[in-house]
Amino acid sequence: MASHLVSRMASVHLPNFSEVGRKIVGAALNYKSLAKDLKVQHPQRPIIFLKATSSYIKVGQDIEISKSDIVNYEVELGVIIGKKCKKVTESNALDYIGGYCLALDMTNVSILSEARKASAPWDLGKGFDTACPVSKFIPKEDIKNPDDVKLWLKLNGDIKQNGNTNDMIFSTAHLISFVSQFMTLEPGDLLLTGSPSGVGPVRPNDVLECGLDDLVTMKFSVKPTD
Ligand SMILES: O=C([O-])CC(=O)C(=O)O
Ligand SMILES: [Mg+2]
Repeated sequence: MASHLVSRMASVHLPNFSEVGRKIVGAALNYKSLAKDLKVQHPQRPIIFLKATSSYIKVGQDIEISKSDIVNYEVELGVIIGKKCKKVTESNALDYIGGYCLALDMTNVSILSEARKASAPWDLGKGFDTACPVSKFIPKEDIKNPDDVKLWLKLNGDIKQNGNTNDMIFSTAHLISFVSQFMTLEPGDLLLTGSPSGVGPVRPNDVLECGLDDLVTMKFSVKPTD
């Protein structure tokens, strides 16, 4: 990747990417531990969804939920695409990574479970405002192997998720290659790689804290919209 791009990306915070309309692409049910928790079979191929870029928030902003909705936290490794990526092979896929972030794939379960039952789109369950809290940008060089990083989440100080990306069903390279067969990935796009076991609901005034190896931690509060 051109060095000017690396320095440009390192100097910006992820939410800026939403201003230029970059995509947020999510992988669902990508952890063996979560599939076991939910008693579901491993997917045969990645399950992919899009999240609206207007859902980005950064540290200092709050996650907003309605008191009447069930909204789950999901801690995830975020992969930030560094260069245009179309129909790449799995063996070349990691070359297209520009960096990483820690992300929360906040999910409105009330809406998503209705959508699943009706075979309807997931957009509102995944892409509501404040549904994508992100950390600062993590340079690519800081993560030697994206398929072996620890990630954890505490809810009001209690540990709820404690996983490692080595538990993913489809590797980071596989996800990038798979998505790029259908959809061109572009610099600044964010790929959410799925969440390990322990996902669960938040309530107004809860505090979520999460971390990725010894690279970054972040904290978000949950506020009611009503
Ligand atoms: O919310 C879901 O149902 C699935 C999902 O994003 C994940 O496994 O990370
Ligand atoms: Mg997720």
